[in-house]
Amino acid sequence: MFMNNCVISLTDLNKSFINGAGSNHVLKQVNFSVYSGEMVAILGQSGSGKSTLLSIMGLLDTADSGHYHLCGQDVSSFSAYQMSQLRNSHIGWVFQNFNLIADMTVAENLSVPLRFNSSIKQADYEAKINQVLDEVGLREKTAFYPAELSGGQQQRVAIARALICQPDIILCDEPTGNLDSSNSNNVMELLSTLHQEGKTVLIITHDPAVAAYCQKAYKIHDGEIAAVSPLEFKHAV
Ligand SMILES: Nc1ncnc2c1ncn2[C@@H]1O[C@H](COP(=O)(O)OP(=O)(O)OP(=O)(O)O)[C@@H](O)[C@H]1O
Repeated sequence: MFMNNCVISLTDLNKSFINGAGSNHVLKQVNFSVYSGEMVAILGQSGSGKSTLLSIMGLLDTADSGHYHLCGQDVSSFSAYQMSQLRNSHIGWVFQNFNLIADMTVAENLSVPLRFNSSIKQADYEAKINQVLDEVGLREKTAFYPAELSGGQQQRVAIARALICQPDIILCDEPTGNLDSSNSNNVMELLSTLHQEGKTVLIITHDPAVAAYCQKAYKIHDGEIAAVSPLEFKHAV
């Protein structure tokens, strides 16, 4: 087991982007840890670097310097193949726009990550799909297409897709950003249940009401990340 159950550990992490105006130093010497079983929010204004940070933590992007340990493994020197192996075994993603494939049914969408996981046999796909649809309360929607579902239902399918390969960490990029308040609450209740069942859940959001579901919150400002006390959540952005 990795030290202190620290599943995500960033040390002196830097990330810049070059654009027409020069270099934009988005993350500056960031030090940040997430422990197994935590539910954590990262707040910050638009353009503050939340998605950049989440992409690095989710192994979709790399830092310019510093170290990232995911579940005890220093990914700095990992090949693209090693990164994808690590990502597939530890991380499930939930995006603001759901990112479901429009011309695939719910069941077909859920089969996509299974096809990239050689340890799951095709004969087991249906049982896995039914199991995650039960978890998100949408078993009766197996044969529906995304356009036939509400936004909240689509996001619950996306959460089912994130769960299907049994990751220990769920990374959520503005998971309620396209939902009304009732569907937002449903999605946050579902993420809270997953957290109570032992998943580590990390959520980036503009919305203090979303952060209020989390035990810990951090704020990114001027490229630096700092803890926000629960009492400050509603004033954090
Ligand atoms: N691929 C890229 N190339 C150049 N600049 C980028 C790139 N990705 C992000 N940036 C810049 O980095 C900064 C941080 O962007 P990022 O998307 O991480 O912010 P954010 O906090 O997630 O914003 P929002 O809440 O609006 O989604 C912005 O100034 C953005 O323009």
